[in-house]
Amino acid sequence: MVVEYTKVHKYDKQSPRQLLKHYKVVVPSSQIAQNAPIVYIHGGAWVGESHTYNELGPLIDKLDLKLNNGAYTTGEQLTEIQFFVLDYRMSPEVVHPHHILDVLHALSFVYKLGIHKVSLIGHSAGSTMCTQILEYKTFLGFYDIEFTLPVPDIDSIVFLDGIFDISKMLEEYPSYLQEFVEIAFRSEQDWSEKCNMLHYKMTSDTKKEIRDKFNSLRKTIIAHSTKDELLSTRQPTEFCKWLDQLPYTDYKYIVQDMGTHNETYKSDGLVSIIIQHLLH
Ligand SMILES: N[C@@H](CC(=O)c1ccccc1NC=O)C(=O)O
Repeated sequence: MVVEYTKVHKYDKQSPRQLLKHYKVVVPSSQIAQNAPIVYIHGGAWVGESHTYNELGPLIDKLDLKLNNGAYTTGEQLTEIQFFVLDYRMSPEVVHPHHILDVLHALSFVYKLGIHKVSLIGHSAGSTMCTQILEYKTFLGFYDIEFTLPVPDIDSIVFLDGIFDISKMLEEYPSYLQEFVEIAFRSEQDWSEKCNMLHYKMTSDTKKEIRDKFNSLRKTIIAHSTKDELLSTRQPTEFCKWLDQLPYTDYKYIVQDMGTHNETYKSDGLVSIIIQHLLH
C-alpha cells in the first residue's frame, strides 16, 4: 500500500459541504507514464446527502493495490499520484448554478496549492459539470456572474455514466423532473437552455470555441455501464453524436459492465480506465 497522505480541506466558509479531500498515493514510476493530478466530481443528481468527498476512497484503495502489488526494492524510483475529491453544496441548500460555482471555487483552491493542470472524472451530474467547466464563462454569463479566480487547465476528462442533456433524459425518465430537476433548477430555461453547451444556440464562432476546448484535451473518455439502472446509454450516445457534429471525433466511447449506477465509481472498470487513459 501506499496512500501516503490524505487531508480534508475547507475551500469556502458558507457550508460544511464546501470540502475537498486530497490524496497522495505513491507508486513505482515504471507503472505510469503520465501524471496530472486527478479531480473527481461526484453525482447525486444535484440533490441530497448521499454523495460526499469520501466517495472515491474504495477506488483509490483498489488502484493502490493494483499499482503496488509487486515487491519493489527501496531503490526503485517512485512517483506520487494525487487525487482531489470535491464536495459541493446540493439542493435544496442551493440551486443551479451554485453547485457548479462551488466546484469552480474548489478548483481555484486546487490551483492555489500550486496545481495548474488536472484531469477530471465526473460521475453522473458530475459529468454535466465537466462540460460546464470547459465553458464556464459562457454559461455563467447567462446569470451575469463573473468568475475570475484562476483554475487549473484540463489535461483529460473521463465522463462516467453522465447526464449530458436534461431534456432528453426527461423524455426517457419523466419522473426525474419531480425527483430532482425541479429541485435543483429554478426554471425550465435553466435546465433546458442555460445548463451546458449541448443547448447553446451555437454560432460558428461558439462552435469553434467549444471544438478548440475539446481538441485541447489529451484524452476524452465517455464511459457507461451496461448495468446502469438509472441512466441508459441514450445519454452518452447523444453526447457522442453532439461531439461528432462539432466536429470532434477524437474521443473514446467505452460501454462495459461496471455495475449499477452507484457501483461504477468503485468498479475495476474505472480503475482500468484511470490506469490506461489518465496515467498513460
Ligand atoms: N440521488 C440518487 C439518484 C441519483 O443520483 C440519480 C438518479 C437518476 C439519474 C441520475 C442520478 N444521479 C446523477 O448525478 C443517488 O444518489 O443515487
